[in-house]
Amino acid sequence: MRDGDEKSIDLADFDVDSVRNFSIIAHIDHGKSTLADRLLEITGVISKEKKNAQVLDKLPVERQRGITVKAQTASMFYEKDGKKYLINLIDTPGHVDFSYEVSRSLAACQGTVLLVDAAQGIQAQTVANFYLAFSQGLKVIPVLNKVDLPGAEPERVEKQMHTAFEFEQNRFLRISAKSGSNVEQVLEKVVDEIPHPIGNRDLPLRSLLFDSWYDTYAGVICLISIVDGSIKKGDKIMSAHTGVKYEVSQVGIMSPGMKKTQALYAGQVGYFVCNMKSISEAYIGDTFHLVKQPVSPFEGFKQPKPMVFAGLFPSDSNDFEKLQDAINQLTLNDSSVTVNKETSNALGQGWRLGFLGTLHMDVFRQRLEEEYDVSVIISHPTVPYKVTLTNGTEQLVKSPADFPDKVKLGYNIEKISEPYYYRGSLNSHTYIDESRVIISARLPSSEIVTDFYDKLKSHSSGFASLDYEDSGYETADLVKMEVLLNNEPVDALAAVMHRSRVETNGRDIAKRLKDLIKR
Ligand SMILES: Nc1nc2c(ncn2[C@@H]2O[C@H](COP(=O)(O)OP(=O)(O)OP(=O)(O)O)[C@@H](O)[C@H]2O)c(=O)[nH]1
Repeated sequence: MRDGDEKSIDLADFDVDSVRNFSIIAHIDHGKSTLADRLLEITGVISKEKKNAQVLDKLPVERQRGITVKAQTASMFYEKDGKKYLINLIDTPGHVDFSYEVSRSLAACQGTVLLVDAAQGIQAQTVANFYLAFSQGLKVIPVLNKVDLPGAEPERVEKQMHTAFEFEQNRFLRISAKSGSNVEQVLEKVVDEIPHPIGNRDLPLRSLLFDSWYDTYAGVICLISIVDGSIKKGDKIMSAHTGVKYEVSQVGIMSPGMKKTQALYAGQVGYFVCNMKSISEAYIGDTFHLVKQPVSPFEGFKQPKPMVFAGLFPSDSNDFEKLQDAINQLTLNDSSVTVNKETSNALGQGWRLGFLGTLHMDVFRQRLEEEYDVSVIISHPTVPYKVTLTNGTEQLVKSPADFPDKVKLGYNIEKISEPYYYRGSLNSHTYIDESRVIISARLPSSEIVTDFYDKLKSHSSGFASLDYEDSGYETADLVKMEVLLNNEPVDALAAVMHRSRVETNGRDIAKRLKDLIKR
């Protein structure tokens, strides 16, 4: 053992050609976490006794809702034809609100397993995730899951996959992640079909930071993919983005918890701990290199933009401090949430928070209430509107309270625009079999953050699924609707909306308030 640390694992024998880095992508509920558990069992990372424990999904809210919020990574060792492999599984979340996590995780992979429920067939996130992986040049292995279900129609789903993505038919792996049947073949395919990473451990360290989180005991943990060179305890490293220097105090792999290794080498994926104080210093997409040997940095990732804003207030104003602490704690591990103070005449002191989508918002609220035991009031979500004034200035309106007041400003509003979402090519529809169609359209995102998803689900009896991405801004006839109680405007009830909606929404609120408030 090189550094005298008896417990640390030696990965020196795993050269690039014996490493595979892959992820599993799937529509929500198609069985990604179940398959991950089976793979970890086969390779002995977790024991079979903890059946269905879904070790990679860690947050209580994830267990409850059966969704993955934070991507987790696990390394396993697997032997095939007498050769030992180090296989790194990079878990990705399934829901659209977290698609930025999918693309960052894919950057550390050379291939991916596209898992499709053999009863449900292709769904919106199957398509979205396939194109994410495909556009990053990754090898995609299609796998049909849940073939044990009585409603499974593997032939039909294979046909869909062939029509939608041009996969060759009759070559699909058919598995049951639940029973474990054919699951080992997934590992074999990963080894045989996914290309090994390309890199050279004799070059200076060039590593990509693709995830980070805060651990109460160890501090900031950075997950990295080593492209060239190696990293070990004691190395003096530097962030290409900030120029800040650090000293590495520990390196290792996630398997499934943190396991120290003597070093990490080119092609491998693992973590390092250093004297980084706050997670805000860990920029996803940043390049880390040795202080003395600068390298050309990676291109980096797009910073996720919040698309939904809501006011958050303590139900009991005495809880303000407690809630502030809870928000600080939660945002420590989720830098995609934006936080600004906000005061409401009805609800008192609070915050205006920005989220990636409404599920992201719900998960955040639920974690506040469950993990920190504070009860909160969250206002109706709004999207960021752009207001251009006649004096040329442009303003991003994240709250009805910020909506410019024509009279008070003394100058006019030139135009107001709202963000749009779309998916795929604009306004098209493609049939992938006689009963399934992909419809692409451009919609104002304000429609999607309200009840579009619920309506889509109920009109299609649960069969339709939805995915979206940012599609820029469009001018619209938007106004702020204020609600007056005893001739006084109540800020908590104000909302920005299309002019055509004011009458219906206004009457609706008035009708509900009539029953709620005493004369
Ligand atoms: N019958 C059957 N059920 C399965 C199989 N694989 C997974 N399931 C079930 O399908 C449900 C969803 O599985 P998960 O593994 O949580 O799905 P997921 O894709 O990880 O979900 P997200 O993390 O939310 O994206 C669970 O109830 C599983 O027990 C299978 O092969 N057969």
